[in-house]
Amino acid sequence: MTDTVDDVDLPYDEEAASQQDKIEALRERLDVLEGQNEEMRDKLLDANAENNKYQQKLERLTHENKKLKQSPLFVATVQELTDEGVIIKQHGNNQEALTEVTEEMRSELEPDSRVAVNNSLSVVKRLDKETDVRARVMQVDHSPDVRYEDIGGLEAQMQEVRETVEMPLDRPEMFEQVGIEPPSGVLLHGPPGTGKTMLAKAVANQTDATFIKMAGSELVHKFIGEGAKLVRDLFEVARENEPAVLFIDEIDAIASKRTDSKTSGDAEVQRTMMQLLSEMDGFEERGDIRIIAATNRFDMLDPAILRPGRFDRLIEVPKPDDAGREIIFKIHTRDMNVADDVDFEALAEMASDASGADIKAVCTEAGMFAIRDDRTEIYMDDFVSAWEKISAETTDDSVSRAFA
Ligand SMILES: Nc1ncnc2c1ncn2[C@@H]1O[C@H](COP(=O)(O)OP(=O)(O)OP(=O)(O)O)[C@@H](O)[C@H]1O
Repeated sequence: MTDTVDDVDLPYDEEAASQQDKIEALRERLDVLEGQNEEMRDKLLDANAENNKYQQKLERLTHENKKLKQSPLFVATVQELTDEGVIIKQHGNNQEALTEVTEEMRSELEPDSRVAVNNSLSVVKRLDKETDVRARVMQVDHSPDVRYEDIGGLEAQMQEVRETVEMPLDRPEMFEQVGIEPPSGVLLHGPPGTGKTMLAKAVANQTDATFIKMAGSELVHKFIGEGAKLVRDLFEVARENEPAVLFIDEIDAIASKRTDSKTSGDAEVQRTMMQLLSEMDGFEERGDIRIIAATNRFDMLDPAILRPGRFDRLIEVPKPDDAGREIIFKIHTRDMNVADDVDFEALAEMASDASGADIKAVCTEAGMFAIRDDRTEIYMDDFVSAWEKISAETTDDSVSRAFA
């Protein structure tokens, strides 16, 4: 607390001291105060310097923390909990390491726990059980509900898929008798939402095969070190569920042209792709499993994946033409209460450049317009308004993507 002038004890006797004594005493007091002031200023400077040091340390740690959060994590398995720390074995390279963990983390771990570790092999978190990961990234559908009649405008593609996937599953003896190997893998390529997944599901449905789907991006972007193992798991699940159609969506995520960068992420993608190729090369033991892959980025694919014996049947799945769009409109309005004034040919012409998925969205939105208007019948105007809405949204979307 600062003293005010009134509170200050005077360093002399007001009544007895001479003027000279008073001046002397005040000067002495001033000297003392100046000394104290100097001392306080030094302390303040020291404190400021200390504060700066802590501030810098804080910034460094914040930066470090951010970097740790951004850098990829590796997957490892706990081998043993010892007094010195935890012994972990990294997936992918199988290297063992001893790492220290906090008491709190230690209490969560036990031998065989799967953990995520950072670049310096510190355990960042405990992961779910492997089976949970499998379930999250693989979609296993024993009876997919898509039929060929549900797909519009892709007659030629459907024919080719049937020949290459359905025939070897349904009549393998034909291939044996003729003496040729059925195509190993089929690659569907084309813009998003054009029916690639539908084709794969329909062929699985037709052949009573289990439909197993996995997205390439899930294989490599979750935790580094898992990709190759997930590919092995994927084929194992397929073998357990024969006959099976294995659908690998977004294959470009694991089979892009090689880049020169040598980051651990790239090495992981390479490992995952090599595993996929080696599973495909062991085709004879594959049995009743057909592989269909899909991509929107055909231009990005590594030619290694397209070599004979791998994805050697390429099927382009383009956006539908006028006639295709008309059929798709009819398919998606099959169960809708559509008014007589709805002209499908005109709708197909209006929705030029729409994909099958866009058309599906227009039909649902047209139904919503009717509901908002408290009607159960859908008019031509509802479809027109729906198209305007959906096409504006898709344009906004592509504009924001282009500027992202
Ligand atoms: N040719 C089509 N005929 C009928 N409906 C279609 C067609 N194409 C797409 N659709 C509709 O769009 C939805 C999405 O299609 P699908 O998932 O097959 O597209 P995709 O080509 O696999 O897309 P992506 O590349 O984005 O995975 C389907 O469930 C269906 O409702």
